[in-house]
Amino acid sequence: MTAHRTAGPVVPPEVAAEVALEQAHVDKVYSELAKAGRRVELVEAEGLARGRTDRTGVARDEEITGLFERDALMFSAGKRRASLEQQYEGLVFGRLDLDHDKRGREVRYIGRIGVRDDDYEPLVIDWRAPAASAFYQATPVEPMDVLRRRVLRCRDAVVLGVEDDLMVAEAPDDMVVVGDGALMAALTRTRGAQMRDIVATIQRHQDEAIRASSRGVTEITGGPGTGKTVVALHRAAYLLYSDRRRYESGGILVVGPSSAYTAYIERVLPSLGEDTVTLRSLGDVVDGTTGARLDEPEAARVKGSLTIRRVLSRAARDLPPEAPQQLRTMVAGHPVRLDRQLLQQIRRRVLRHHQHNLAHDAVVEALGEAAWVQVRPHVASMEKPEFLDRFEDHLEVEAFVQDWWRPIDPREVLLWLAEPARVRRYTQDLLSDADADALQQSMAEALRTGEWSAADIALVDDVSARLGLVQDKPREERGFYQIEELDNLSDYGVTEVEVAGSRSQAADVTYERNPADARERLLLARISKAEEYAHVLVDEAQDLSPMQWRMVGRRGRYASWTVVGDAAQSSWPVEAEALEARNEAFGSKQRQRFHMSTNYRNAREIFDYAAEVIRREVPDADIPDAVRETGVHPVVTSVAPDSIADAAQEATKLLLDEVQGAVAVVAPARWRDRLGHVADLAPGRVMVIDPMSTKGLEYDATVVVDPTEITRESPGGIRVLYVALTRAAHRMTVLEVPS
Ligand SMILES: Nc1ncnc2c1ncn2[C@@H]1O[C@H](COP(=O)(O)OP(=O)(O)OP(=O)(O)O)[C@@H](O)[C@H]1O
Repeated sequence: MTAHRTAGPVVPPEVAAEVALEQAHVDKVYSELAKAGRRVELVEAEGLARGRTDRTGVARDEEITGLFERDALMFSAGKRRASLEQQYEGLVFGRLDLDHDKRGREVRYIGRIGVRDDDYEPLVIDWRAPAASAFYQATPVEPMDVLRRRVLRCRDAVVLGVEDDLMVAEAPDDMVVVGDGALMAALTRTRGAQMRDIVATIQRHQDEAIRASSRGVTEITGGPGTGKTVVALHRAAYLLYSDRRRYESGGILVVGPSSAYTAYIERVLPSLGEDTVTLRSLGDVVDGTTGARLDEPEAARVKGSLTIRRVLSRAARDLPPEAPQQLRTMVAGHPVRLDRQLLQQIRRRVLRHHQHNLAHDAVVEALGEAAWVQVRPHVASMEKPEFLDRFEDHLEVEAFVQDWWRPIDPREVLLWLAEPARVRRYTQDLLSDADADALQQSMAEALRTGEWSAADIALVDDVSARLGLVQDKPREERGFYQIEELDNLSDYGVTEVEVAGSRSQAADVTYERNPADARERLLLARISKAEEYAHVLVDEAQDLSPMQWRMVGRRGRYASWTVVGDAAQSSWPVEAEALEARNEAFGSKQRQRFHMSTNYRNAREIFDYAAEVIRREVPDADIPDAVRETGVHPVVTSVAPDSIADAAQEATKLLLDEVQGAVAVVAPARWRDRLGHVADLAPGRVMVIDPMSTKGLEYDATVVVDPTEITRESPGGIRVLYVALTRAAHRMTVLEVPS
């Protein structure tokens, strides 16, 4: 390791001179950006901003390019610079020294945004621009005119150090080469609570996937820690750069396994200057409702599999509880009697051509027709149109339709599945008794806890697509509804009131509620229309159930896709069915594939242990090469069940001394209650977490508790244990509990 990397007097003078040289350039960049910021204010003050919204927008951009590069403008220079400076590592992170055959030497600086000086000379090139590609693509075998690639390590605007990679066998005499290479430096450092961007050290094979064609479906596969997630996120930033108009207006959706995952990655894109991307966990894809709970494996399997669609189809066509069974009334002096059987026929007929929540008019029409058939033999004096008018205007008919065909929230249909009798009816010939019970119990659990599970959300989406959105009520009806609600405010736990006059149905919330009732919590807020995106990025794609593929697919029908996964880490047990649903989501879009084979996360000693475990049961697992050795092997200890809390506490203490960053105690449900207190050892640094929630995450060190139980409790069995064993970057302790 190089001496200059440690603070203090040990920096050799030639390194200090290089740092000072780079500092001078960085200073120039910041002062130019400050000027650019002032110019933006001027330009806006002069009213040029008008051009933004009309068709002269392009010309306006060109005009401003004369002042400073467009990218800097996109960043609203001053404002964005301030936020970049505050939160992230340096704006300028790289330098290329090139030697072209004909043109001689050239120096290019690479950064998060492009900046030019007064003479329009580039001071920094955006990392995504073609002129920056050699920074990532050059290798000693194919140097692309690069002599030296340098990574600048900065904090705010201060250059702390440099790391060089030489692309030629020997450096020219006038060129100083510093450090062991930036990649190793980046990999050995402490992991924070959140993923960092890798913009300074993207490797060539990663760069190829990042800059690949935006069309169709890009599949990125590779074993644990191979950078799939981070590459996919940089690809999202690249797509925004290369076709901002399309992707910013159409939107990019990033879907990951859990909210812990979205919290973990949420800073990567902003650190690259992009904050227009929508991040969602699988339990959060449907607007208006969230599911975070994890189901028991049997229930998760039933809910994820496509057979559930037929169950939902039966449920969604059924009568809501308490719906009237017949219509009896007098219209124009004639008795109308529509009994249960006839009403069911009408229901079936209407639903053949209409979604329930959009069928109100069709229902009234069909009821009117049926009534007309009944009364026609007895009326000589009335024509059909007149009868239908009177039927439709009849108050009793109106009241009947309101009850018999009331708007149905898709979540209500799921809650009907908590009733054993209904579940039996809907699942007959489709599910085994055990599966039907698992389904019924999981919905009863939702009603008990007031929380949806992650798997439920895909079902909400499916039923929502069947029923159509609940329509707004006409204005005059809303007032009535609102008053009724406001009368009982305290009963509902209302904390704040803002009467907005646009309240409709049980959603579109104009006041905040904190309902004590579990059912009410489950139905809070309105389900809105599935939004379509221009690009959909799915991480941990191997975990999506068929129903989840359908849910995500609805949001990407016209999109291009980036799909990231590793089959060996799968927690979804029925691979073939998921593949079918995934293919359906992609349709006939063309595909390109990239494979990552270097594990950048785990020290080799840790990964060897994990690889051995997965190979025993999944011989064809995609095993990457771990590039970093620490000489420290995982500690594997056998612990009696009674001593598990002490052992976990002790192991965590030792690891806290050995690493600087986060330590995770990964424990199956069976032990978690006993281990909660371990997090108190170092709040913020230690967390106790279930194996499924570690997907996509990493820590400096982990304590993996009871591997056998992790395998037993997880729907993906050994594959989920493999996930747990590949989360530690530097140290791992495994506590085995003999059965
Ligand atoms: N070129 C790189 N430079 C520096 N760090 C890198 C590079 N590529 C990957 N990494 C680091 O390697 C770690 C693993 O990356 P990432 O989480 O994207 O892998 P993954 O393939 O998605 O893993 P998993 O499938 O196990 O969730 C991260 O800390 C990431 O920052």
